Amino acid sequence: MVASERNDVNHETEAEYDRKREIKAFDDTKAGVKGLVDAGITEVPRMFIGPPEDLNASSNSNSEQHEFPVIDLHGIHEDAAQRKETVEKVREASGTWGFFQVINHGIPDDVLEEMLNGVRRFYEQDTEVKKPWYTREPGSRRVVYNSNFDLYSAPVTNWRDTLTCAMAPNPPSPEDLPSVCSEILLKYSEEVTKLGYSLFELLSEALGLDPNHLKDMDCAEGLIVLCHYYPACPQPELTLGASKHEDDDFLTVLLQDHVGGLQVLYGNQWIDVPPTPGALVVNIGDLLQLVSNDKFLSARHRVVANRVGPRVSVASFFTTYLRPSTKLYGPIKELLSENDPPKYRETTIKDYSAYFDAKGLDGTSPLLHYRL
Ligand SMILES: O=C(O)CCC(=O)C(=O)O
Ligand SMILES: [Fe+2]
Repeated sequence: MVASERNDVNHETEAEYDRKREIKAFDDTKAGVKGLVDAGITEVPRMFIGPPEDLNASSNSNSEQHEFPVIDLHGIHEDAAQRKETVEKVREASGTWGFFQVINHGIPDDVLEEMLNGVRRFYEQDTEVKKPWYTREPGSRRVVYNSNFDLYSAPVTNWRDTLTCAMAPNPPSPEDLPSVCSEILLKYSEEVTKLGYSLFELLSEALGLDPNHLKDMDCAEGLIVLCHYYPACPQPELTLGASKHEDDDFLTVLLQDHVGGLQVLYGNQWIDVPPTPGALVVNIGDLLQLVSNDKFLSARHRVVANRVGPRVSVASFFTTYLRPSTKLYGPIKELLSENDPPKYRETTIKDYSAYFDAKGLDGTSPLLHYRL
């Protein structure tokens, strides 16, 4: 679709506007949001324009300052006193913010840099080279490239394209992945998996459990790597890179570039998550909130669009939703008591994620559906 056709959509009257048709035409290009920007659009097409109440609550609208938690992982494997202190910080941050940044996490800077470069290389290829990866068939492939996983279900489309790679269990071979980033995807996934193990150990201890408890529940078994590309946007005040949502996994480790735009909801304010070089962002997902019986919170977050992009981020989701499983997850027995009864019913991971996917990012939490 060419730019002039898209801009025409903006000039249609309310009665003429056909969102389904606009979405389908966009999907058929298989070129994503980047394709629109490459075609030179100067206005945000209507399908991306969000309701004003979702757009205007900027992080600067409130004068109260909150310090986003930063946790130094240095020494956690060697120094028992240091570890105890770190576990305390993890407990505090996971129970209040549901988000924290980690430094000295063990993943070398050059691996982080190359991972971001690999994602840029993928998107900056010719559309024709990317098209064969473009699909929307559920569970059809371990590598899925498209724009907005919830394109047909969400009330509004986000200014974002995504390459989703299922990296564990059963790591792909390099030939299964796009060649411009296959090597770094495998390397980065290996490093993030190691970090994930350490984080699940700290989180288990923060719950007062044996360090292996969450790993033994297979929380670290599955890894889905989402490589996001947020093209520069001509009217960033009209749309979002990602609508407000919580993640449908146990835990997410997020690598973001220098552009910024990720915000977390804390005490009714959208707080910027600073794009600190070398740091990684960690957030609690819905499944960890569920099994921790609300001791940890899966915080609401969003990504604002930007004029200066592209912005690149890599979200590593610890979940096994691609694996057929009948294993049920509910609040951990050791955390329950007469005064602390289960707050959620049990679910399989597959059911939880299917419910999340069908709803799309519609502004409500799927956890409510499982609440007792
Ligand atoms: O790009 C980001 O900073 C966040 C992405 C995100 O929220 C997600 O993948 O769930
Ligand atoms: Fe997210």
